[in-house]
Amino acid sequence: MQHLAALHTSVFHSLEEQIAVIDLTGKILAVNLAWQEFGIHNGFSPEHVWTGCNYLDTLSHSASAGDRLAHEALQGILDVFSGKRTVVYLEYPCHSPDVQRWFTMRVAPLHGDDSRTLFLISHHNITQRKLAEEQVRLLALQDPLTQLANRRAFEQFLHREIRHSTRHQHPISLMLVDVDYFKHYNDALGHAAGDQCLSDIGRVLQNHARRPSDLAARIGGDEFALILGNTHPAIAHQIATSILKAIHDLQLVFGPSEQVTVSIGLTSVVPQALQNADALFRQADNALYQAKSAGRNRVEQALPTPHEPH
Ligand SMILES: Nc1nc2c(ncn2[C@@H]2O[C@H](COP(=O)(O)OP(=O)(O)OP(=O)(O)O)[C@@H](O)[C@H]2O)c(=O)[nH]1
Repeated sequence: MQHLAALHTSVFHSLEEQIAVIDLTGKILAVNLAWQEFGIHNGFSPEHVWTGCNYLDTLSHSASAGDRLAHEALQGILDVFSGKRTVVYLEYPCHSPDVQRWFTMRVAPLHGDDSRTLFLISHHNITQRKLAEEQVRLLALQDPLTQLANRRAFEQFLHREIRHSTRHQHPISLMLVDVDYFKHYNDALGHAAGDQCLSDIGRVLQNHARRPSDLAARIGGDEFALILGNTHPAIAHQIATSILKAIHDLQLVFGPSEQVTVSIGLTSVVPQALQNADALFRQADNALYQAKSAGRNRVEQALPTPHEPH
């Protein structure tokens, strides 16, 4: 029997989770080694005595100082105490200055305690899972060839920037950039060289998306877009001209005289309440069509309507 109790103690202290047992008043009755070690890493002295401290008081203190997660944790524990919920999980970030970390807190009655006066608090490090989820989320929004935003990310960003520009009555500019005669490039040099060309063009666009309100995206095979938040038409036109020149300077030559160029359709508006992304996109697409029809390797800017900035 003695032997089994010692074994349970060893297991308790060997667990990776940080575990504390508390009573109905919130008083800590026991903590395992992982709990103590986590305390030391977070500023508590190695001599700090956890047993006897009141976990609820600590949470209440943080909650009244405005810590939303402490408030949620406190509420969760009280719900388990009252039997309103049998178990509570709370996911929370706990970043240190140099490492990102996330944890789950679990609160449940202590197994075998029929009087329901003892409860188990456990904290489990879920950083690896969170980082993997973040990676998946990023991949779902990124074009694998150019590493630019993909069409889905472009649409999300455009909706958000339009809302922002509507609220602040700022002009937003949208540029559609389409490679000229790209089929000829592929036919002349092969698909792999074509991929490299798209990747080089993507880099040029990325270099022109300099502010948090800008986004460069690949939205189709050889079609790119640049969203420029809070950007007047004249500035957007300068940026488009600079892109045209930078792509020319790449000197991507195919055949004896042909060189990769792009056509750019540009529009700028101060969005009104009913302005939507589709309308803005259509304007830029019409301007792109004009640029293609007028001979390619040029910028065409959509004509301003009465609501648009001059
Ligand atoms: N290498 C490569 N080629 C692609 C990719 N996606 C689309 N393409 C090619 O891009 C070409 C686009 O051709 P079109 O839409 O006909 O246009 P274009 O030849 O660029 O002519 P204009 O746009 O009218 O100047 C097609 O030949 C596609 O096969 C890709 O990921 N890699």
